[in-house]
Amino acid sequence: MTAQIINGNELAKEVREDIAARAAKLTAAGELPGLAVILVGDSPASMVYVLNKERACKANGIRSILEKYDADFSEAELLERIRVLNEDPSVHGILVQLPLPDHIDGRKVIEAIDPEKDMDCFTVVNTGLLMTGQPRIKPCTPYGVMKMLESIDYPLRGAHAVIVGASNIVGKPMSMLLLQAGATVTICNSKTRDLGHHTRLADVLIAATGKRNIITADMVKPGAVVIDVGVERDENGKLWSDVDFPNAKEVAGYISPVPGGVGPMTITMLLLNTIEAAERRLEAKKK
Ligand SMILES: Nc1nc(=O)c2c([nH]1)NC[C@@H]1CN(c3ccc(C(=O)N[C@@H](CCC(=O)O)C(=O)O)cc3)C=[N+]21
Repeated sequence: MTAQIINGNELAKEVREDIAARAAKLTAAGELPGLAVILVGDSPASMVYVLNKERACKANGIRSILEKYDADFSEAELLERIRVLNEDPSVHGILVQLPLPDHIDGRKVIEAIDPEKDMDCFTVVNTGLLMTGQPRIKPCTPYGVMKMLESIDYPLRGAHAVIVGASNIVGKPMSMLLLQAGATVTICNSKTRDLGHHTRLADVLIAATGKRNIITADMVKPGAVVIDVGVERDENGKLWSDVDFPNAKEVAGYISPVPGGVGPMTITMLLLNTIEAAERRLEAKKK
């Protein structure tokens, strides 16, 4: 049997309707939602993602402020830009596109962002709130994956979720959201012995390594839900991901494609986080 496809584009469209309606309401109330995206350097992949984000903002009534700097932009200059955006009341969210050039301390830059405006949920404060079960902002990619699981009404309570990849951006925060939903969670990393042994136990398999086709069909439990987070465009413009989709889809029960899976949902959750930050600001003003 062939798996049911979890269509991220379709789902993103649905969520964006709600976002656009809330953006219009905020604007009418005098709180035009604004997102600042900072890009340092000119890696073509980063440029594509950043332009996608800008396009999605504009299409849904969110003001997008794109700040683009050369690769030799200094750490001090970047910290100063973040300070200015932190103070700017017309900006509700700040995203610093990663990776940053080597001469910049990424951790220092992330921590400079006002946690209220940390749309990625990367700061230590927001990570701590997430880990203690009181998230204020949810990390975009894991949040998008949760929406995808919700869209198929998957019963996570008691299910075994296996995450491959333990990054701060996806794997670790993903594990927190799944735990909070009642799943039993295994996190595998690059040193895991016999990876297939673990992935074959997964009712829900989340692949987030950035290693091309690391998840082959024989590593998938029949009927499992497979979510492919890895996405990478090579020198020739070919798109790669973590899951060997053509073969895995013959074993899985549900599977997310690349493109059109997690990617559009990540951007959508970034917009939703911006809307929620603007709504919190409006509420605070009323008090
Ligand atoms: N501070 C920060 N936050 C991020 O969220 C962040 C980041 N830095 N750095 C880079 C990664 C990557 N990322 C993607 C978002 C959407 C697609 C996406 O929409 N992909 C399309 C395909 C894109 C294509 O055709 O190349 C899809 O999957 O359908 C991909 C990748 C967010 N990132």
